[in-house]
Amino acid sequence: MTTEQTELARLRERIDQIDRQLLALICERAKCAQSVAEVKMRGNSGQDVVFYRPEREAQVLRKIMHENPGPLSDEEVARLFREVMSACLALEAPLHIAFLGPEGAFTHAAALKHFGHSGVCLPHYAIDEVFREVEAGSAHYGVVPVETSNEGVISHTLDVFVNSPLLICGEVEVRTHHFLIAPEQVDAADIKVVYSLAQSFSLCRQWLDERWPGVERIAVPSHADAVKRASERQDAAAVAGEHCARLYGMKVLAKNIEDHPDQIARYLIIGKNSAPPSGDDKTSLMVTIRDEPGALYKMLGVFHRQNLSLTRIDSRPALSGARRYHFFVDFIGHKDLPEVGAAIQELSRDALDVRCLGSYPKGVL
Ligand SMILES: C=C(O[C@@H]1C=C(C(=O)O)C=C[C@H]1O)C(=O)O
Repeated sequence: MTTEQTELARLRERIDQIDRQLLALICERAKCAQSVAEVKMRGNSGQDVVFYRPEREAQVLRKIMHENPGPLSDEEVARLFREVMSACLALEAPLHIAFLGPEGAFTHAAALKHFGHSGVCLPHYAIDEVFREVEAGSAHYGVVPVETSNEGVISHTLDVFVNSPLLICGEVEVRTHHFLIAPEQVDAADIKVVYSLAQSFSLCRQWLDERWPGVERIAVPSHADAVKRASERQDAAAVAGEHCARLYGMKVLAKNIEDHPDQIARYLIIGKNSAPPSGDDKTSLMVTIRDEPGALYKMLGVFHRQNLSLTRIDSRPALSGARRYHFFVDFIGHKDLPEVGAAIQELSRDALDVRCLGSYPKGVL
């Protein structure tokens, strides 16, 4: 054996040893999670046990990222542990997650990023359908978009909250990278047509104009549709999200082709329960106020006095009754904090209605 071969054999033996240790530790962790499930069942006499603990999962991931010695990036180690937790939780009770489909959409990527691959993710074709599935108990949790790079705030999601009892128990952000992809057998030089969502074409317009000027662009209803259409031809490509490209095993012709990279979309996790404090949380309120001079100024004054930092504010006209607005306000802090309680109390004095839509851990990954 050459010295390199000896060195390689030695390193591989060490890797095998480590894998054996990792396997034993992962199995031990899984057994611990099973015991946690038993304790939770005993505590609730088996009734309505909530196995999934978003605040605990956020704490586990934050600790891992904080203690990560490298060389793997914080995001990479957290992603690995995300999957370990997902598998452990599936032993307690496999989660059913409804998301705004179709499969391959960015919302699907958000669901997998948040819950890992051991949950059962089911696509639905309208935002209110996702809410209905969770309300009816057919899914434990739902994932809906609230802000995307191409459409801004998703007002439909906000409108559905007005009449839904569901609460926000998490948030997740996804980088909306777009890939130019094609079926394996298609040669880049033969491409005459590109399929995608109209919004994705506008996000990648400059890039497509410069690199593929003569190629026809055909808008279809989803990235999955674009991939399907491209697969049926020998001269077509698709522009789709990174997750969609991987899901359908397409050949990647170019990565991150969006004109403004680092675009981020934000998704909400909805369920029947809010989350206890994780140490780094957000709260979402829906404040309904009369449309009169100074009303918004007064409302914002409350957050200023309580020293609460707002991260978003959106308004929607109330459908039931003129001259009323729902303000959707997100800020840093959990509803159990005294200053948040004081703000809610103070807001309730002037507003027509104040509803807490939930407190939840700030997105970790
Ligand atoms: C193990 C628990 O249950 C679930 C699984 C977790 C894990 O694998 O670390 C964390 C939180 C819960 O979603 C727990 O509550 O600690």
